[in-house]
Amino acid sequence: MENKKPISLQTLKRLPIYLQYLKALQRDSVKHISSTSIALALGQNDVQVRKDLASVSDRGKPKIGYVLIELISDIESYLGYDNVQNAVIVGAGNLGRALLCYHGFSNYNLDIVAAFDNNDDIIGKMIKNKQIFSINKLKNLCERMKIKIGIITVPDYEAQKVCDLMVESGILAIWNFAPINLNVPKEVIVQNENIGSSLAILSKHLKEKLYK
Ligand SMILES: NC(=O)c1ccc[n+]([C@@H]2O[C@H](COP(=O)([O-])OP(=O)(O)OC[C@H]3O[C@@H](n4cnc5c(N)ncnc54)[C@H](O)[C@@H]3O)[C@@H](O)[C@H]2O)c1
Repeated sequence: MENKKPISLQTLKRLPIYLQYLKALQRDSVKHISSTSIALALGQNDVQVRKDLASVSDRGKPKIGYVLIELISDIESYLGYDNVQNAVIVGAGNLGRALLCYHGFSNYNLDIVAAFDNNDDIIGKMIKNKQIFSINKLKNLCERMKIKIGIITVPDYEAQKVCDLMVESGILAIWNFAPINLNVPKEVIVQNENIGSSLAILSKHLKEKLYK
């Protein structure tokens, strides 16, 4: 299906949740699925799920729903998961190592091919078959392997420097875990992962629950 109109950020955030559920059904050999049963299983609004799915797949049939593998394929294609995307991590400390060890990225066709650091004590080590290289080798490897995704897991005061180096190395999408706003050229996308923001929502809702 052609991506004719842009979807909302909220819909975009829900698509991986549907995908995860659909892939679990696939493992259970389910062949067809309706938006109603997805909504029921995930505790979501029926109309919302129907609209979300209709925005990425036009293969749903009234009363039958979707052929499971077709719906998975359409969501993956929409999200760009249908090609393996190589990525690098800069900062092989606590968080960087945890991300390197996480197997779940393969569900999203994301392959973290290597990590980079500036600490001589960890350069050269292997984590889950991924080598930690010197940061000085970042540009060469990214250019050679045409890496377009960079993950930043360095302290905030180092993040802009690392970001600039990633941009210089041809990276176009940055997943930033450092709690700092990065300055990038307009062609580069930054997705910030800020634990403070999520925690603020949790804390605010808890406060409302406890003191209402
Ligand atoms: N640990 C967590 O659970 C967590 C959660 C959310 C966000 N964060 C954020 O992620 C970042 C990393 O956190 P952490 O706990 O893994 O820190 P850490 O100190 O364990 O690891 C940081 C790593 O970055 C490396 N580094 C520093 N400057 C560098 C540079 N210029 N080039 C290459 N490597 C460099 C260090 O040598 C170190 O190995 C921080 O910005 C932190 O705020 C961490």
